[in-house]
Amino acid sequence: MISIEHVSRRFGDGPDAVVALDDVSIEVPRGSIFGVVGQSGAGKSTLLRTVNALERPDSGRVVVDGVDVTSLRGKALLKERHKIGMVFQHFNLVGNRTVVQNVEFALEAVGTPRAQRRPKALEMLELVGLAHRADDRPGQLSGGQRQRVGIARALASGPDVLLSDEATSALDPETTRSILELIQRLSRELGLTVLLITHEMDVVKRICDAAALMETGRVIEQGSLDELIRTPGSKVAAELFPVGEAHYIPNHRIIDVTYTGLSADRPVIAQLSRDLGLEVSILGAALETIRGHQAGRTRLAVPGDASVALKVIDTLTAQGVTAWEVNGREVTA
Ligand SMILES: Nc1ncnc2c1ncn2[C@@H]1O[C@H](COP(=O)(O)OP(=O)(O)OP(=O)(O)O)[C@@H](O)[C@H]1O
Repeated sequence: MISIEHVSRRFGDGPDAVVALDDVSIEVPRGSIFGVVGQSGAGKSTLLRTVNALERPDSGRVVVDGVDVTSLRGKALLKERHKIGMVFQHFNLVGNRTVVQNVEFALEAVGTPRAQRRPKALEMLELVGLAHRADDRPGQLSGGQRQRVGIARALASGPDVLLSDEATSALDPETTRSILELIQRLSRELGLTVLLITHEMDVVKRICDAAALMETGRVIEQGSLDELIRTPGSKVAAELFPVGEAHYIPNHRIIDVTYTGLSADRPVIAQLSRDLGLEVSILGAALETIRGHQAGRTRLAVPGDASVALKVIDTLTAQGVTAWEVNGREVTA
């Protein structure tokens, strides 16, 4: 488990100071995958570096599997770092060494006896499906294969926690999918706790159990994906389900309806029109498979006033879906 508790970090002083982390608290349960998203400069990398103690917070602390990493120094810190694997966007492999030697380096760093290094490194490569390329050099591999080596190296010391810094950002969509599937499989098989930072919502959608959105050093939203999807006004949900702008339509109310799990298969909108005798217009809809389950959002316009909107929301809620009114934005021609 990773527990980030009220962590703040500022760079510089005076008017030029940058608050990279501002009272950030995040909890990642053991064995789960947590995604941190946000624009460039939001503080994501600083947060990740704080978790493996490459960066020290000005205040707050980070506890990894019961150990306060922020208070560690010297040998104790090095030892703790071995329990934290790290995967990088640009793989960070040594070009003039073979694939297996790259993994062996990680084992050497944690003091694995020489005789045990090669068999262990090959075992790691087997885990990521690359044992047959052990004697190639990284330059002979595709980007996806290089990242598999990066993952094998990160896992060589037997960590409980894997930190991923934009691990798929340099990869094409198909390779991204296979790397995400690998991370997910390893998390399940090895009980790894994964904290990943990304600017791609697709990554969150595919493998994360929960996510946080950061803006200028602060966490402005966080929760399980299900919670976020059902939260009115959630920016994460809006990016996962792009249904467009909520434009104001005279004499209509705009309502967002969110479906998760079983409700995604039911014709709730058709039933709504029938039950209330309303001419419901669909302004936008997005359906996604989130962690293997269908989920979706539909933006509706219903004719009438606030009392009609309430009735619609009540009717939808009674059917087990989440619905709320959206304030329409007036469109001027
Ligand atoms: N060592 C440093 N010295 C000064 N400022 C820093 C340092 N590291 C980060 N910052 C600043 O802190 C803020 C957060 O940076 P950080 O790299 O954590 O953001 P990020 O969300 O990871 O962005 P990106 O996606 O571009 O990597 C930025 O304004 C950055 O310029």
